[in-house]
Amino acid sequence: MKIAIVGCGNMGMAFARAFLKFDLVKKEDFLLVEKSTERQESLQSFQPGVLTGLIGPQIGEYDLVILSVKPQDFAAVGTALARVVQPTQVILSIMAGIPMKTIQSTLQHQRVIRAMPNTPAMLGMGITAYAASPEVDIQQLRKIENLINATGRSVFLEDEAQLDAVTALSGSGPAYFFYLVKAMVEAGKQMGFEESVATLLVKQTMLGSYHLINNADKSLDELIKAVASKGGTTEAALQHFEEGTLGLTLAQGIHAARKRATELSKS
Ligand SMILES: NC(=O)C1=CN([C@@H]2O[C@H](COP(=O)(O)OP(=O)(O)OC[C@H]3O[C@@H](n4cnc5c(N)ncnc54)[C@H](O)[C@@H]3O)[C@@H](O)[C@H]2O)C=CC1
Ligand SMILES: O=C(O)[C@@H]1CCC=N1
Repeated sequence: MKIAIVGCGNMGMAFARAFLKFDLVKKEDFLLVEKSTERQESLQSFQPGVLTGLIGPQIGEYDLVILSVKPQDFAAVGTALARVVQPTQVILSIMAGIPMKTIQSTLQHQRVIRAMPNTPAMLGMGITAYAASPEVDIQQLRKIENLINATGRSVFLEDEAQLDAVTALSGSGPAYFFYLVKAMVEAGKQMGFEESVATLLVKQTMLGSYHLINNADKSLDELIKAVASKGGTTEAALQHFEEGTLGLTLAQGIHAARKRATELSKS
């Protein structure tokens, strides 16, 4: 399969590298379209793939076009792409917020898949939810599912409208996790640990706890109860979190992310 990537930043290149790692695409079958000359420097290793700064007619020769620019750059990119896209090509957009119908009308093109990955895709450990327009045929859909699965797990959504919620939950989710880890490391430093020791304590706690969620055959409430002894230390912390409505604040943050995704669809 020949793949053009428009916007070769963090996510576009995470996808490209995953496809290469699993031998799904050869380097020479990539067209990398990247505006920033600084970024272009770091893409030299993709040769003999073609590297260009501009959207041009050669895009029409690729089976799949991945749209991985920021949503705010879509207007400019969309106008240029509309001139060169061919009817049988598939457009795979990973842009937050931009609805399929906006992509279809801007590009005057029907075969569109809209997906929402996350940054662990860089390690092949991402989760991507995606929805497809009815014009994408089943063979094309299967091939693209195989490509997405090289970046981690995937979920097919019948209802594209759910993608804004996916964006808020798993698309942005890694940042929530890093935020939490950072706050815990800071608390460790305040209690007198070197940063490296605090980081090791927190990281291994997160890793072990993640595996307990998967393997302990207990609900999250049961797992919490197993740590929080009556009248003990954990209970003291949890009580403080409840008083500060930490859970509610997290949920409200996630709702704010979804609201922003919906706003992006209108900008
Ligand atoms: N970073 C994340 O965690 C996730 C991002 N996304 C979505 O992926 C998209 C890309 O995000 P990132 O990779 O983080 O951004 P990024 O800023 O790393 O990459 C975007 C790239 O597009 C390039 N670009 C801008 N205009 C261009 C043009 N006219 N022609 C060619 N290249 C152009 C920029 O120079 C940049 O290298 C966004 O739409 C975002 O909503 C989706 C899921 C997760
Ligand atoms: O923050 C953003 O808008 C993008 C979408 C999901 C993760 N990063």
